[in-house]
Amino acid sequence: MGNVFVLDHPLIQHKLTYIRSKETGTKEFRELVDEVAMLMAFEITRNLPLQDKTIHTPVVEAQAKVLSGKKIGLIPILRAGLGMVDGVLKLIPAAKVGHVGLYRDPETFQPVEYYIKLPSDINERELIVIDPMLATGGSANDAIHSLKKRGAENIRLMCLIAAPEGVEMIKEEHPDVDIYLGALDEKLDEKGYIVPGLGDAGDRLFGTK
Ligand SMILES: O=P(O)(O)OC[C@H]1O[C@H](OP(=O)(O)OP(=O)(O)O)[C@H](O)[C@@H]1O
Ligand SMILES: O=c1cc[nH]c(=O)[nH]1
Ligand SMILES: [Mg+2]
Repeated sequence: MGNVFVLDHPLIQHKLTYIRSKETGTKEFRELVDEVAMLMAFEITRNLPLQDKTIHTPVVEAQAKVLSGKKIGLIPILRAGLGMVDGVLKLIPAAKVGHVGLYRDPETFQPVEYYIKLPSDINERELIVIDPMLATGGSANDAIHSLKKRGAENIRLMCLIAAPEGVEMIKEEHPDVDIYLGALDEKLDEKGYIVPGLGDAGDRLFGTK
């Protein structure tokens, strides 16, 4: 079964509080999402493999460590996932980025896929699917199925805020996928919004309604 990690670092929790607040405007919201994405990437990359490297310090020859060059792919779910990409790229600048365009039908809550463009070697990459919100789980579930259908084998999911319903769906449908969250909230309301949540992530990032 996939693991669920709630990254409760104080800096992440502090910034999430301001992301949630309805007093926070578009500019600050974007900046905070970018910062939290970077902090989450720091935690998510904790287990990246290292290899030995011989170097010369000004004093002696020494055995040191460098990243072993594992190939990584970031897969933001459009639109809202875009708000987290730059933050993650600050720590993993060589990652390739694929895009999955999905919106959730407001009546049925079913995901509708409208775009997909992926690196050609996704089967060799460790993929991180990125979306601020995991609500019913329909969008992330659909995106992960799309990636697997195209050969992806190694997938993790990273979200700012999740509802228990979304976590359950991913655990059931994709027991191989680890889930990294900034917070696990209480529930969904009748419109499928996460409670307490942050409202509509895409609208708050891009200033639409
Ligand atoms: O878990 P679910 O119930 O599927 O809901 C979560 C999805 O809803 C939001 O996207 P939205 O449909 O608002 O599209 P947008 O990013 O273009 O605003 C969010 O960014 C997720 O992709
Ligand atoms: O709370 C929610 C649920 C789905 N999508 C969002 O942007 N917010
Ligand atoms: Mg939206």
